[in-house]
Amino acid sequence: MKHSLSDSEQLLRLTIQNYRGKHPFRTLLLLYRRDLRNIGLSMLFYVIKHSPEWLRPLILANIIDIVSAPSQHAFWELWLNGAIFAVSVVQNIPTHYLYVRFMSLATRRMESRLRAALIRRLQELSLEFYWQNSTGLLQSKLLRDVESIQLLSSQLFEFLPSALLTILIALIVTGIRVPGFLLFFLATVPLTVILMRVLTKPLSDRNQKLRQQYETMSAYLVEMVKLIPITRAHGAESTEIDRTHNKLILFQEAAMRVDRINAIAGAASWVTLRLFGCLCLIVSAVFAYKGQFGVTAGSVVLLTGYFDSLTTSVLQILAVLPQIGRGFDAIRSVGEILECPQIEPNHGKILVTEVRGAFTFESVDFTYPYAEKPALVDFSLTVSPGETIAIVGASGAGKSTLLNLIIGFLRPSAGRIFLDGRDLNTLDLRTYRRFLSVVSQETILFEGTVEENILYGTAGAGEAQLKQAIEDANALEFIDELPQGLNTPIGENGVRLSGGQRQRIAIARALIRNPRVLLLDEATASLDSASESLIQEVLERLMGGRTTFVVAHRLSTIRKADRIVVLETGRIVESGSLQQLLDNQGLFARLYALQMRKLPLVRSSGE
Ligand SMILES: Nc1ncnc2c1ncn2[C@@H]1O[C@H](COP(=O)(O)OP(=O)(O)OP(=O)(O)O)[C@@H](O)[C@H]1O
Repeated sequence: MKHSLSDSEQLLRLTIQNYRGKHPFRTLLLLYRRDLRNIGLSMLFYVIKHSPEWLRPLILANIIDIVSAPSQHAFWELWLNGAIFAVSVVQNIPTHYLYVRFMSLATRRMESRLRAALIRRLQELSLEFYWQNSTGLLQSKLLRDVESIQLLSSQLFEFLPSALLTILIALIVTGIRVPGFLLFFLATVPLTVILMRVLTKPLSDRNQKLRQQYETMSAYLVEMVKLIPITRAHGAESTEIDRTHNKLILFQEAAMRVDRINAIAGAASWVTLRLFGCLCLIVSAVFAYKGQFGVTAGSVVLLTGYFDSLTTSVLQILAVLPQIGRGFDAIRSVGEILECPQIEPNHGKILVTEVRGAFTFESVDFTYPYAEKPALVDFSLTVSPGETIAIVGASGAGKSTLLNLIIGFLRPSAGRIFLDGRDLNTLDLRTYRRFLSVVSQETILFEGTVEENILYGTAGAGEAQLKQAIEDANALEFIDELPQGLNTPIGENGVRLSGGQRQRIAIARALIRNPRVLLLDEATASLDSASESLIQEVLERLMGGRTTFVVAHRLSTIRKADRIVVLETGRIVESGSLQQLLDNQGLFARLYALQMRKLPLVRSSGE
């Protein structure tokens, strides 16, 4: 395991140095640098395994020559040719196994090494990178592109050399046995190939279009399934059924059209190939009949066989060229991540070993790339260790931006943030974040057990610590009631938890890290009053003794804060204790009055 990790790191560093401006083929060799020997062995076994393909016409020709002129040949020659052919066929079992073994060793290792290098890079990239690249795109790079590179390898290292070898052997043997016939091949093979390409062109174009239509339809169906609860809630079942039906009919008609074209084009190209094969047979037979160019009965079989191999191999090479192009594109596409310069600059910065939790914001401005207005303007604030700051403001006021600046996901466009007197820009953020816990609005739990979810990101928390965190998060009771307690799987394949339960797991996850700094983004969605009071109690416990920044939506949380900071379009408009702000009669007092009026209404309608 350790070996493969350092392997992926080495690959990442090497690729970063070598990717830019290099031909993708060189990058491919770089990806396989540890496995070139396996690739070479696999190619060798592939060629041997395929030997019956190019041996068959030669053996057949020999046998026919022997039987058509018995007086000139010894009987054992028949047996010898038969035995050579049998051996060439039987060797397929071990050589096929060895070819697959070596290729699998090389490609599977490359696949996991490349994915590991990509993941390593993704973990280093800054948040800005993620704004510019959708999850879907990254997923496709991690899965589809790596697969295309694997496919490219098998085409470049197995298929292409073998097809080229078949062509070479066909030309050499023909050149030795019937040199004059090379001219015939030179004229007819390219002609056959061109005709076949022309005939199959509409077929491949339409197949590709149909594939795109199929993908669109699949995406639509997935979306439709996801929407079923909403569709049902709106009573729109029949509209949805009709809409889907129309799409299915459209696809069905397109597919039927392609089937018809496939039938005609497929048959026409097959006939063309056979007609040219027939032409080769007749021409060589005429020469044999007249005894010209030294063509014997056996040569007729040999020439016809090689004509087939030549045309098939050239056609196959032409067919895989676009796939090879796509494979090279995939290498470039993966390179966009591997050599992406948007990484969080932690290298060589001060390692944080202790955090007291004092923050100073010095005229901090932040503007998102391509945004017209700044999200935060001239934000100045001094926070003492252990203080709880409630951040209040309307939607879009800049609350999440502030939290992201504190985490270090964003860097101020102007101004500075100091942690315990040290500029955040000079610190290794990864070490700083070990002292930080974030409980976000949307509780993100992953597929795994309750325990795994709580322990996420904490190395070496003991049994007692785990138990304490669960108790402090008011989660003991409901976890005990789960079918397998702490070992109960959650997520798609496990139990579904309520909003309040998910929050308490998230809080236990935050508590177990025993953070010095706590960032809370309070959920706007209302919980039932029992869950709400449970969570409230836990939050208070969580905030105690740590510097806390809480994006507050609930009055109960705001009341508990030492200071309230009111944001409006990125600026601090008011700050102070609850009483000071109420006395101010400003924006906060207005919001507060609104909330006070709203609360009893919400409660009474809920009861
Ligand atoms: N990735 C982004 N790119 C460009 N502009 C952004 C981005 N994220 C936020 N903004 C803008 O920055 C401003 C502040 O947004 P922010 O998310 O910090 O507000 P908020 O107070 O947290 O809002 P909410 O309560 O709705 O979450 C808004 O005008 C928003 O449109």
